[in-house]
Amino acid sequence: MSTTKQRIGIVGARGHTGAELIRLVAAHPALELAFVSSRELDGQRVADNVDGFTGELRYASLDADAVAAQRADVVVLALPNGKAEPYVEAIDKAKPETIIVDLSADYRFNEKWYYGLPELTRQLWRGEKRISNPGCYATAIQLSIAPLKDLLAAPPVSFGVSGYSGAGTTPSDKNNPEKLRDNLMPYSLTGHTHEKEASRHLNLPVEFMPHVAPHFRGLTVTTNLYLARPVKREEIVQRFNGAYEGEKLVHVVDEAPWVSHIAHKHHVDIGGFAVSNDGKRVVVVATLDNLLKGAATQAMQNINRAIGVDEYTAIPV
Ligand SMILES: NC(=O)C1=CN([C@@H]2O[C@H](COP(=O)(O)OP(=O)(O)OC[C@H]3O[C@@H](n4cnc5c(N)ncnc54)[C@H](OP(=O)(O)O)[C@@H]3O)[C@@H](O)[C@H]2O)C=CC1
Ligand SMILES: CC(=O)N[C@@H](CCC(=O)OP(=O)(O)O)C(=O)O
Repeated sequence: MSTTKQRIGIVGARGHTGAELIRLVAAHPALELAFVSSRELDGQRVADNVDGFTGELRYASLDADAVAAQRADVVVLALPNGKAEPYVEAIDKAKPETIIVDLSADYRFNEKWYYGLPELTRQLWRGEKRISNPGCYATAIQLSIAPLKDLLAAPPVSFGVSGYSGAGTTPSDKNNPEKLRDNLMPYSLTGHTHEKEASRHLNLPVEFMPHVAPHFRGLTVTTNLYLARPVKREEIVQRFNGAYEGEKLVHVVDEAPWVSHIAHKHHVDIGGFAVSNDGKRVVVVATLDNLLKGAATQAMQNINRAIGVDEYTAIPV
């Protein structure tokens, strides 16, 4: 590993995921922050806005051309969906060798981009410098279904509940603590982007019903799977243990995990494995922190691989 640090910039750095990435980069031995872009926090010190960050770095409001003009080896786009394209185009034109990691859904369906869910797609990376980072629910859904893919008799159905940080900082009912109090808010009950994303990358239809809840961070996905033959619980557990053996960020647990235990953790817990009496139905529960394994931590895994350091560098495992 070279002793020179690689330079990384974050666009959309005011947001929930941008702030988590700033913390991860600050503790990274091979990366230094080149710039952090926010329109609203333009000129303010990062240290005054991100707990635990020290130093004099300040936010700057940079448009696409200004981002492309920065000296950076890696650019992370942490913008709302639908905003990435001008930045990608400007970087493609000015500095095509820059590694771009996009946290939004904008390139998750683009064949030219590597889809970076390392535990499932690590071997598919061919050195691409355009990396789309999976969605938070889509990560939990795919990790819950992948070990049983060949056993399925019907499309799996996933029921998701997310903390409201999943809805970003743009005000809406889904991140309004008043409207969420004592409430569970269903939304996008058919056709959610993560339904399409998980279906595409698992290569099988998945049905997904998301909800948002009053807690801030952490999500649960409970997936019902109908199986083509009767299966004992031990076989299911063995399949999950086998699939994720050695995976530092996927913990296979016995009982159904609780979302209250996963906030601020970098890994996914998968467990439950409740099997019906006839052995042909199993329910799997996954929890993850939507801002970490659902976004920033997964991005850091992808960045680490792209810059040629150990995948878990700077990720507390
Ligand atoms: N929150 C989560 O749990 C997850 C989020 N994601 C995805 O990651 C991305 C970022 O999410 P999150 O951090 O929650 O979002 P936030 O709403 O918290 O932050 C969005 C950021 O983008 C900036 N921004 C907003 N609109 C524009 C614009 N038109 N042009 C330039 N900058 C803009 C905002 O800062 P400013 O206005 O100051 O410029 C802010 O820094 C989204 O695509 C989201 O879908 C993925 C997985 C999980
Ligand atoms: C609670 C909530 O609103 N969650 C977001 C998912 C966050 C995420 O992973 O977003 P992207 O796929 O957009 O990157 C949603 O359902 O759209």
